[in-house]
Amino acid sequence: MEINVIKGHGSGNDFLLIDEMTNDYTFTEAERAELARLLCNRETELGADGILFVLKSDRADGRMRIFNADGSEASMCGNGLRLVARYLCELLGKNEAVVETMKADLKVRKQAEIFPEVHTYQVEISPVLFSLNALPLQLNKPTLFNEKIPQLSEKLRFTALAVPNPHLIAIVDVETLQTDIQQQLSEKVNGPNELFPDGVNVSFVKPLGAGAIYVRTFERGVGFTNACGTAMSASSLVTCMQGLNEYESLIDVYNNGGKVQCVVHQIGQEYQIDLIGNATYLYKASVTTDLSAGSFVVTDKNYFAEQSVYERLQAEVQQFLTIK
Ligand SMILES: N[C@@H](CCC[C@H](N)C(=O)O)C(=O)O
Repeated sequence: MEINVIKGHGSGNDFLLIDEMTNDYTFTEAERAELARLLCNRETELGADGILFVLKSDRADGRMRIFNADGSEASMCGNGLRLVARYLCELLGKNEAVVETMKADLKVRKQAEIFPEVHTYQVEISPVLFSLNALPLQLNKPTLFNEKIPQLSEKLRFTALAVPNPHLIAIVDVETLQTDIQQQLSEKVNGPNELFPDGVNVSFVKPLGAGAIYVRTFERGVGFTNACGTAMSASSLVTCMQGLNEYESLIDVYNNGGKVQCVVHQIGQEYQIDLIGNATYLYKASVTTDLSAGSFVVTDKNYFAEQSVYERLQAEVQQFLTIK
């Protein structure tokens, strides 16, 4: 099978984008999962945190499906949605669009550049659900706000929410970030366990002063990634709920792959988050796959020049984080 892919990233969270809208691919469900496991493998020439499949939609400008590197499908992906937003806007000659995702149709739009010459997009993150059934998290209570889960830690306090993919968030200090507790508890809740039967994305959040936080995420289906867009959005909301940041204000969210900005909106009893950040292309490639043999060959690869500009932003961010 011959497939064209675009490799790109949002805050270093990298994806292979496959266009099923204008190409005549006829993947089965099993093939999409298999492609994710095969092409995302870091031991190969491609490697990525996941695959973004872009499809036709009956009711929106396009549809996004996100498969994690382990072949599991997730309901949402914030960093990936920025790449899909760019792809669709450029394909359709628009500055804004609506993208159908598994659980919601989301507004996306081209934004003023977050850093000179860095393609920047804003995407809507919603719905936000606090019911533990939405994750699911099996505790004998309806919600979890800044509370302990003794099975995971005697010390840390967690908030659980779905945006709509599942997130478990703890606000921590530098000392906690330097331990391996995040890895240990993330592996526990993403293996066979009674609390999170479907696994969960686990984020540790360090406040960096007014309007700024640092977020590190262990992603379900992947492991530690440079950044997770839905996690940074959910973390921004949790810091607003705890009075550490303000609603309707820009929050700078630093991560190991760069920086994004979030604005948390409170609309009555509901929440919605704007996630603003880069949508950077690395290269276009043509790939010949043999799924039955579990192998592929990259037959053509053409690099975009824009990553070198992004690396300047990343260097500034790393410098800022060293000072903090
Ligand atoms: N990296 C993504 C989230 C991808 C899905 C996640 N691993 C899950 O299984 O829920 C993002 O930027 O939001």
